Amino acid sequence: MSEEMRNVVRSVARAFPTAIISGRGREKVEGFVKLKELFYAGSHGMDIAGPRVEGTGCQNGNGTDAFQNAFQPAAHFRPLIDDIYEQLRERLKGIPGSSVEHNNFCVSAHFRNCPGEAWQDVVSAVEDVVAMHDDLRMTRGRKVVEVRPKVDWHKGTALRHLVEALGLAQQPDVVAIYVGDDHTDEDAFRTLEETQQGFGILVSTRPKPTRARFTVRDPACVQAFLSRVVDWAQSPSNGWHVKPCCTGWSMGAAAGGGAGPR
Ligand SMILES: O=P(O)(O)OC[C@H]1O[C@H](O[C@H]2O[C@H](CO)[C@@H](O)[C@H](O)[C@H]2O)[C@H](O)[C@@H](O)[C@@H]1O
Repeated sequence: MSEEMRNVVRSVARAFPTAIISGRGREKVEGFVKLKELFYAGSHGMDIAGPRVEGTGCQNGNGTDAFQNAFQPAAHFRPLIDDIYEQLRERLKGIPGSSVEHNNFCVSAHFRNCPGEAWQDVVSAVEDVVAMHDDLRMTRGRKVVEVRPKVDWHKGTALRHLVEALGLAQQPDVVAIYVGDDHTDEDAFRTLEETQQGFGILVSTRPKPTRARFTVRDPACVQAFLSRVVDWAQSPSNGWHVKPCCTGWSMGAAAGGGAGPR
């Protein structure tokens, strides 16, 4: 992540609750994004933790931070995932260019750097391992296959969980915006379309089927869009400001007046 992008995302996060939802392990994402103002959901949303900044978290009724400890709906799968990681490392060690990545509650087997004739060997090895476990499933990404727990949890459910936990689900004027470029982001686009709580923005240089409402070409366009969001948030005339309160984030009127809710 460029320093410019980091600064823009930080500014967005200071104005609105902001999360990064990724297939990678949460600590890995936190490690390269390096912003304590964000919510992070790793392992396709199966590992959610709140901002490390006082006053921006999600407060429960008793005043404690709902995300102080990570929310991990598939925590009981961790020993099995550790075992699958070891099995795949063993199975793939003879395939040149292959690599296995432990993403905490899922495992990725990459074949991006394998010769073309070895791609199917990687996929077959993962299929074999998954076939031995009724409670696991295999998903596909770009030159990567993943092993995930068979739980009804994905980037879309993680997004819905965040919106609800932040006390924003019942607020009719809240619009959630989800930006993503991966096919696993379609779960979040679809969720927003179905719940009508916001919309998705697909990042793609070419047209493709999507449940996102809008498309932008590349990360530079995302950065430009986020900058406009920050400008809008900082404008005294918009009448809308999001602020953390004792039960979570809520909409409130701008200090200078405006058309926002009272
Ligand atoms: O953050 P996400 O959009 O959910 O991406 C999750 C995957 O990210 C990583 O894979 C991606 O980068 C790899 C190169 O670093 C590339 O080979 C792969 O095609 C990309 O999908 C991560 O390595 C995967 O485990 C995650 O599932």
